[in-house]
Amino acid sequence: MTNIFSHQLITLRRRKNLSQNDLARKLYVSRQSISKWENGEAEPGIDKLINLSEVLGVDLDFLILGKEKLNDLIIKISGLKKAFSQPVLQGINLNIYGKDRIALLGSNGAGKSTLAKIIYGEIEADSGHIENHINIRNDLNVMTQNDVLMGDLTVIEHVQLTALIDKVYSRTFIEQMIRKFRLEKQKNTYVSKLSGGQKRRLALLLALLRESKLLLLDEPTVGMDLSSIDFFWRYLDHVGGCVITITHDFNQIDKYFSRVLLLKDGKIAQDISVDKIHSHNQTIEQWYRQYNDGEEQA
Ligand SMILES: Nc1ncnc2c1ncn2[C@@H]1O[C@H](COP(=O)(O)OP(=O)(O)OP(=O)(O)O)[C@@H](O)[C@H]1O
Repeated sequence: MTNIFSHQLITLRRRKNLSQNDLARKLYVSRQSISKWENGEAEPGIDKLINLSEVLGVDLDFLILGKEKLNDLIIKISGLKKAFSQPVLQGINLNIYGKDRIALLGSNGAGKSTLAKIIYGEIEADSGHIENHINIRNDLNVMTQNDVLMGDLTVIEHVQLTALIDKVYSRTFIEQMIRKFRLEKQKNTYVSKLSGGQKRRLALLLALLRESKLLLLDEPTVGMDLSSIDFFWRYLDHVGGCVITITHDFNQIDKYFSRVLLLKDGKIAQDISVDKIHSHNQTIEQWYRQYNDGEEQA
């Protein structure tokens, strides 16, 4: 149990904005005990586990095993249509589950960003229905293609502001994230002065500050150098919940996704598990070239 429990404890404590001391006080234990539980050096007894689940507001199962009906349906999309001057989405039907790692593929202009924008509520569909089983405001994190960064803040100010808005403010956590995303040297640089790749890294950092049940990433690695791209995919592997990534970066996605969707002619033309693609001895890129036949390759 130790690894999952330790991870859950750290995550849930942060989500509640509690320090180790705060939690220790609530449970009538020492801060060192909390630290040992979080480091996997000791485990609490059953009475403390029950107290913990009450204080953290989660089921015992979820606290110990990390199982929160994770594979439940989180979004059901039916008959979704959207046109601008031309039809773009022409009847999207799609079920999204809590543990999915989805690569959303398709040619330029296929409508991937449009579908993402409808899911996170930036634009409305013309018709069709979206059944949300998550709270789009609290449980959805987005990193969009457009630069939504505020150029007249410094990197650290931007992270602090977003952490405050997301209610995950902690000085140590912010420093840690800036270090992890290799933006230490740029900490006091104005965002407007960052390079394109550094801006992408900052945008990703901001999207990952708070936990989410659904993380939507629209071409996250565009403009990143190779080491940032490596870092990005590895980091993504440790993010909890469902992740939907729009990407043309085929180099690494075989390792990090469980499901691939191909958007073509306004519909989900293919919906397949990565295991199935691999069982045919294909990479996702080979599969994509086969099924997106004749279309412009990205
Ligand atoms: N706000 C808008 N007004 C008019 N047309 C739009 C708008 N947004 C998107 N479109 C059009 O809808 C189509 C789909 O665009 P979308 O950005 O969803 O494609 P995409 O699959 O994300 O493409 P890419 O891979 O190039 O990012 C395109 O033809 C685009 O020009």
